Amino acid sequence: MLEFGGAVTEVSLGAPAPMAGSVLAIGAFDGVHLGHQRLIQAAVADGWRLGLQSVIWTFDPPPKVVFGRAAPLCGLEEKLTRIARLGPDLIVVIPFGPSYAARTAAQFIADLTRISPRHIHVGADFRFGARQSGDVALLAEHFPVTLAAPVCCAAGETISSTRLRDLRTRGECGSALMGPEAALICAPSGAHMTLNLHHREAMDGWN
Ligand SMILES: Cc1cc2nc3c(=O)[nH]c(=O)nc-3n(C[C@H](O)[C@H](O)[C@H](O)COP(=O)(O)O)c2cc1C
Ligand SMILES: Nc1ncnc2c1ncn2[C@@H]1O[C@H](COP(=O)(O)OP(=O)(O)OP(=O)(O)O)[C@@H](O)[C@H]1O
Repeated sequence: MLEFGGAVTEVSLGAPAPMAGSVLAIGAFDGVHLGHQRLIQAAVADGWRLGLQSVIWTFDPPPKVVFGRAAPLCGLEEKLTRIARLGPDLIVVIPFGPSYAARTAAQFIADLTRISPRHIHVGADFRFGARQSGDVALLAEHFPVTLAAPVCCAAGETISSTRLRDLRTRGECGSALMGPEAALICAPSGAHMTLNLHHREAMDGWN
């Protein structure tokens, strides 16, 4: 459980308990940059509007990191802290490794179904399932999907974790793309807060 300004965000490591209705945003969210924040805020706002739990469904480590295509921008604690500040009711953290990556698109849709999404927010390039076989068109066959408009920087370029990784390689922090609390990410390691994650035992539970 994480608390900011009186708002409480629960964290489920692994399969969440079944829910009767929810609003969802899904993604790796490495760095929780301004584009991610807009997506997450849209889900939180919809949750309020519809009277449903807002759920942020993410993966740890980010799939690109697991597949060796990127180095992570931040660790799980920083990511959870930055997401929780945006006020969702629940963050689902899927331990991402070879066995989860092998789940088919249909199995992933079944995973989502257990929390009864009434609305899902993703970007147009969202992919899921083994070998990235699922796309937003398939997702939209099963749930109402809202596609996020790309959030760009002042220079008009789309913000992405990839861009931030490139900036970091050049020794820049990219704080203008990170928004509030960028310092958390940009701080030297060791300055991170420690979370007490109570849900380690919930790592199993997939059918
Ligand atoms: C069940 C499942 C299986 C996945 N399998 C693969 C995979 O085989 N190869 C891959 O590169 N990414 C795989 N991914 C990662 C997705 O392509 C994608 O990175 C993830 O859904 C997060 O979306 P995002 O990258 O838009 O944040 C998988 C994702 C899910 C949910
Ligand atoms: N600038 C952005 N504006 C709106 N949505 C975004 C933006 N960047 C990412 N998203 C969306 O957020 C979700 C999570 O994205 P993801 O974690 O893959 O971030 P990313 O910045 O695209 O990462 P990477 O550069 O490593 O591919 C996806 O649905 C993606 O489409």
